[in-house]
Order: sequence, then C-alpha cells, then structure tokens
Amino acid sequence: MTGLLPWPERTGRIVLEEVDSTMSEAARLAPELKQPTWIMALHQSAARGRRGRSWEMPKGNFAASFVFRPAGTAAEAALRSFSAAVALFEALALSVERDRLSLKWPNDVLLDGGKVAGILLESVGTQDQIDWLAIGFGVNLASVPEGVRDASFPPVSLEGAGAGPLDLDELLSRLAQNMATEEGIFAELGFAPIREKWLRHAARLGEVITARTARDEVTGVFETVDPFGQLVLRTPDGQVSIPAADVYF
Ligand SMILES: O=C(O)CCCC[C@@H]1SC[C@@H]2NC(=O)N[C@@H]21
Repeated sequence: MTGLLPWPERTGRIVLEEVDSTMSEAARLAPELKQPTWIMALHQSAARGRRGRSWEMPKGNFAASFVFRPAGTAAEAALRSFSAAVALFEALALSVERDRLSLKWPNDVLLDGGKVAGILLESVGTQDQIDWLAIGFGVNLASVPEGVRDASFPPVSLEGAGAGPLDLDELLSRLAQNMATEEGIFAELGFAPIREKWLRHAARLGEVITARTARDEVTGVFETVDPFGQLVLRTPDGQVSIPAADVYF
C-alpha cells in the first residue's frame, strides 16, 4: 500500500479523567469539531455496547471514541466497522501473538476465543450523507469485567493472557495511526482491500456458525462477508445475506 496519502493531516486528541460515555461525549462535541478527534476516558460511568447493551469498564481498561466526518452515505460509513476492527487487530497484534487473535463478525476482537475488545458505531446524518460518525473502542487491557456472563465468548484481558506491556497512551497512538491508514485506504481504494484484510483474520470462516437477529436465527456455513459488509451464510435453503446480527459458534 505504498504511495497512499496520509489521512488526515491533523487529528485532535482529548483525554478525560471521567465521562459518562466517550460516545456521548463524541455526540456532544461533534457539531463543533473542526478536525477528526479521538476522545479517550480513564473512567466511564455509563458506557454502552452494541444492540442496546451496557459495557463494563474496570479501572485500567481502554475506552476511546474516534469522531470524524466521512464523506459518503450512511451505508459507506457503516463499513468503518471493518476498518476499525482491522485497525484494532493490528494494534493488539503488536503486543500478543497474532495467531491468538481473530475477528468475529462484524467487529469483535477475540483473543484465544474470548472477547478482548468491542467496537460500537454511532452516526448522525441522512442516508445520503453522514454528518458525523463516532467509532467507540473498548479493550479489556488490564482486567475483565466481573458482571459479564457470556458463555460463548467469555471476556478475557490482554494482561490476563500474558500479553506484553501496553499502556493506554500507547494503544491510543497505535489505533490512531492504524485508523488513519485504513481511512487513507478507504478514501483511495474503497472497501475491497479492507474487506480482504478483515477476512484474513475472520474467526470460523468456512465453518458452521449461527447468526441471531431480534426475530430469528440462521445457521449455516460462513462463506464470506459481501461488498456491503453483510454476513453470507450457506444454508440448506440456499445463500443468506445478513445485515445485522449477533454471531455464535
Ligand atoms: O458491544 C460491544 O462489543 C461494543 C462495546 C464498545 C465499548 C466502547 S468503550 C468506548 C466507547 N464508549 C462507549 O460508551 N462504548 C464504546
């Protein structure tokens, strides 16, 4: 990927001792922000996760949101889910063996099969043009949240898994650099190369998995992620493309 312009030229950084949620702070600040901005917090009192869930953040874990104004439609903005996952994967792979890490569709990072990090996207705008997009990253750096009981993907922490030392500022720097790289790629080449990178790290590609939506459940062979970011499963009734779900295996 040589020859790509660095993106963007200037990125702001805000570090907060405490906040309700870096996503809420991103929403409050976004209308006035003049440049793409990272908002990191040492403590969050009301952090949120995907699909209306809450996110527990013990002391020492990583929480940050990246807020910016991507050009393009809401559907294109949503594909940043995959850029973010790739950026986070590469940031963590500097501290732990990369073959212990994998990506669960659409954007969880697993370490030894347990959930080490989650990503949340929120945006404001119209279908045709996003006003702003916030990408929230939560990483179990130091410890696992106590109240999470997920038998399928028990939370794990980098420290608990014996990863090399990694402090909050260093992780923020790695992520900021990687996201800038992924945005540069997206701007010049579109989603295709990001999709390819994501698929290289996908958990259970080619294996049977289950996708659960609010209404139903589909089990099939995980064939690919399509150019729209949808999960493609091969089922006895044919190929099914799923835009949003929780995945289990
Ligand atoms: O459900 C998930 O897996 C996504 C979790 C995202 C958590 C992060 S922590 C930083 C940012 N602020 C929030 O309130 N949520 C995200």
